[in-house]
Amino acid sequence: MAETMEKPPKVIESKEEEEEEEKSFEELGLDPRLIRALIKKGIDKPTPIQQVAIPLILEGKDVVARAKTGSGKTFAYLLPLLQKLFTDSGSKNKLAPSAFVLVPTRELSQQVYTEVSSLIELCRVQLKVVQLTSSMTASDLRAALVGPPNILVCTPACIPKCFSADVLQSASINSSLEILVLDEADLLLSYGYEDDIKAFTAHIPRRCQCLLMSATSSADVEKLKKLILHNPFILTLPEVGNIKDEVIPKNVQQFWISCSDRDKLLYILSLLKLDLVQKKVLVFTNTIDMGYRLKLFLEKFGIKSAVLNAELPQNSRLHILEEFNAGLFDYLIATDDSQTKEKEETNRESNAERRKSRKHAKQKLDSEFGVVRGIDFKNVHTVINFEMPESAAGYVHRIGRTGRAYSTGASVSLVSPDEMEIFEEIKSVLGNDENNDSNLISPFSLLSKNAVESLRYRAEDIAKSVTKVAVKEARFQDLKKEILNSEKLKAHFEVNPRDLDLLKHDKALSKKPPAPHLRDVPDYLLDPKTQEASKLVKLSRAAMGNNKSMRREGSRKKFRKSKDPLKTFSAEAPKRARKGGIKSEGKDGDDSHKHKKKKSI
Ligand SMILES: Nc1ncnc2c1ncn2[C@@H]1O[C@H](COP(=O)(O)OP(=O)(O)OP(=O)(O)O)[C@@H](O)[C@H]1O
Repeated sequence: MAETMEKPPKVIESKEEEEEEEKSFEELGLDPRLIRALIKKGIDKPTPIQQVAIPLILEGKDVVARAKTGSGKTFAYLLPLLQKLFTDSGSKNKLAPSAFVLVPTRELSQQVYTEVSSLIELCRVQLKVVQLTSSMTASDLRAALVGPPNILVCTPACIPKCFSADVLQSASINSSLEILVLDEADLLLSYGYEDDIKAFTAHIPRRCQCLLMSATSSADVEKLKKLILHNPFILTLPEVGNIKDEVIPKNVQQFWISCSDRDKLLYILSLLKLDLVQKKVLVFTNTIDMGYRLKLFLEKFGIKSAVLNAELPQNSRLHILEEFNAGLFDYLIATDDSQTKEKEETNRESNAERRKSRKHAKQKLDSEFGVVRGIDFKNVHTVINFEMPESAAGYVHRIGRTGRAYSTGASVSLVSPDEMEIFEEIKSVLGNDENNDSNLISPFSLLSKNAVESLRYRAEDIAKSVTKVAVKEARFQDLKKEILNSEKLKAHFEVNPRDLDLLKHDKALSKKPPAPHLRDVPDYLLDPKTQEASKLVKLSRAAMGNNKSMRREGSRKKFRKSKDPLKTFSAEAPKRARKGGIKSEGKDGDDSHKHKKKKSI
């Protein structure tokens, strides 16, 4: 920790990307081994937050870094942290880890652990990182901390467990701890770790360098800042000072569709079946039942997806994330932690009841689970809000799963009349402003009414067949299967950590294969305008691929709204489509679509 006397904070604002004098990793003073490791990962230049944070952290300063989702905060602290440990001469005599990284969820802990391990491996240095979970026994904790390792990654709840098991002692932390990181700091307190963190502060030595990383600024971040840091450097991207536009990365285009609750299945079917959104797609629902209902519904049309929710065992969840990140399936339906009703039910149970049966406890929602917050889903091009989140912050974190680092992305929110209120709130928090593209949530123009209506009969028919009982049954079966698999997975992945193919999570829940007439949309149902839009989405996907190579060559060309077919094309208004430079083939009712080919997934 830095000086005890409060001084005014040193606020450093990173400049806009265009204006910024870009520095390379070399110029930031990064060790060549780390630079080589980054190149192997396809990373060749630092993001804005990395540009400012890395030199300060290398200098030993306390830092608060606030930068939007997907801006590369993890490497902003991990790279200098590792570099400092490369030269930590006294590490041999340590009794506890030199660096602690505290994160709010197990998923994040796993993610950071994997990232650190891979950097260590690529740099070929003798450093050891361990990850603890609060479900580990005292002997597991002891075994993990033997050595001791150089870096410890865990949730704050693990620290009191280590103290009570006497595998960490105040004196050993006091003599060893050099760097403390609070990652996703805006979430640590909301996940209920305040007491754990407060208790831990008493053991943090004065010399310890403290780093606090967060996507948003909030009262919780301020509280933590006061608790842990003194006179830190406050790093902030230009927008962060103003809550209105701090949050959504500029490279994410946001859209919305107004539809009734009842029509949501029909609309999502139209979006996916007619290829109007780019893959990979992350779909959010507010309840676990709705997640399964959607999966069952889509599967009848031959669209395979996997579900991810807090009820599934941890090993399965990690495996689903890894498979999705590795590109083994394109559609993931996630139920995030806004489903408070289910969570409340879990919380109401007394601890004694929870302890009653370990098997039973396994089936409860995991309070350390965070499907959205901070998880680095790789290459998600589209986020769909099948149901709107309950808060603007929830929206920001959901949308933040796409458009990570320098990649582009899009979001589509299906908004029912009941959800208009939260939608308006979200728009006002984001500062939905016609003059500011990055914050605008535009109507989704690629889907024509005709296209939706042509699928209505089939969608409604199938929706009726996905009954509450069918959903319950599917949820139960899936959970049972995942609990069984979870144990197998654990053993298997300890030996074969890279064997992702072992168990595909997007398998069909129902035994019957989808009917051929539902799998393939017949020609006469295809709307020509929407077909054209679908072609544009494919074109745009190809263009994004090109962008990638342009980026490698150092080009900073922006994906501008005016040139972006997704923004300019309208399936409803041919004039606007032409204005965007897209030649519209045929009018409504023309038969240019009556070709032989069927559209199939
Ligand atoms: N300099 C870089 N160039 C290209 N990609 C990068 C760079 N730095 C990090 N990334 C990649 O960007 C993605 C997002 O990074 P990261 O998870 O650190 O974001 P974040 O700011 O922590 O977001 P969140 O607040 O949502 O957790 C990761 O896949 C990471 O590998």
